[in-house]
Amino acid sequence: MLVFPNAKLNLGLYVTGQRPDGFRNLESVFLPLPWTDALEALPAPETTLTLTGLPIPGDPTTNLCLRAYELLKVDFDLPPTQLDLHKVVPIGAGLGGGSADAAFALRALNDLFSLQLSTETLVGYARRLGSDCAFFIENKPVFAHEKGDVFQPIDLNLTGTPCVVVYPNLHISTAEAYARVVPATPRHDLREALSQPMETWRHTISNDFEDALTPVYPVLGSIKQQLYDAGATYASLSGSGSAVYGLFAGREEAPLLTWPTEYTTWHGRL
Ligand SMILES: C[C@](O)(CO)[C@H](O)COP(=O)(O)OP(=O)(O)OC[C@H]1O[C@@H](n2ccc(N)nc2=O)[C@H](O)[C@@H]1O
Ligand SMILES: Nc1ncnc2c1ncn2[C@@H]1O[C@H](COP(=O)(O)OP(=O)(O)OP(=O)(O)O)[C@@H](O)[C@H]1O
Repeated sequence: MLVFPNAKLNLGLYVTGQRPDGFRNLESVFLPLPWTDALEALPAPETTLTLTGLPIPGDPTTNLCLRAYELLKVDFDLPPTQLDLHKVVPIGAGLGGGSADAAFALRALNDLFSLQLSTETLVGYARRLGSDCAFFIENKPVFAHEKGDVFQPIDLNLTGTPCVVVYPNLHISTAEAYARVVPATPRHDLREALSQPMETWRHTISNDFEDALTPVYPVLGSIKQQLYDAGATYASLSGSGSAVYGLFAGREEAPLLTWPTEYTTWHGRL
């Protein structure tokens, strides 16, 4: 079974409070971004994981694909499985790439071994692997709150919007990013702001991580400015960074821009 775990973008992100479990409550809108890894799962004589593409920091035995397999194996008599992951989406980018691999591994194993798990049950497993993982089970635009793993539908269709994503080769750990943000009540109601024309969003929709991280990593501010200079209708850091994206409403295509060679970029349509 071959699947293509995609990235996500956060449209607005407010860290609203500290939770008793050590995590923070947040409010954000999650959008699927069609920038993908490739993951294959096949029955095999023994369980293995092969990794190609971008190097993934850390011990491969703790890779989220294997953790997804092991989590299901506790409850189901899964046969040994060969997992092959080709990593494309930058890591430590706020694009949720590792979380997508975990969620797509759960979905692929569910299909491959006919476990017949409901969406709700898969979301339950995904939550145990990471806060961002649950989103990738249904993988459609949602308003997320609590730990970022409880969702409400949102009436927002950005399909086809030209988009540029710029990763300045800067790995920002999610835990470090959270440590820099002081939880607060959002200045704007995110869903109300999103119901207004995209041209207004730069004045009404923000990402608390961007405000906290830009003074430490000024490159984030300069990429955002370059996206606006190139005509972006809205530009922002995604999640806890360091990827910055620009949306170009009403354009046929996002502009082709030149970036330093060590950057990784994605250029396409939502
Ligand atoms: C920044 C976002 O990408 C926005 O979508 C997510 O909130 C991050 O989700 P994630 O990468 O799946 O994060 P996890 O692997 O669950 O947690 C990593 C670390 O981030 C912090 N963390 C994460 C999520 C959350 N709601 N509150 C937190 O404080 C915790 O210190 C945690 O130890
Ligand atoms: N399949 C995987 N892909 C990427 N990272 C993985 C994977 N499995 C485990 N990891 C671990 O997760 C860490 C990346 O998590 P981190 O939260 O910083 O970034 P992310 O998953 O790219 O996106 P986000 O910042 O949005 O959560 C890596 O340093 C690596 O140790």
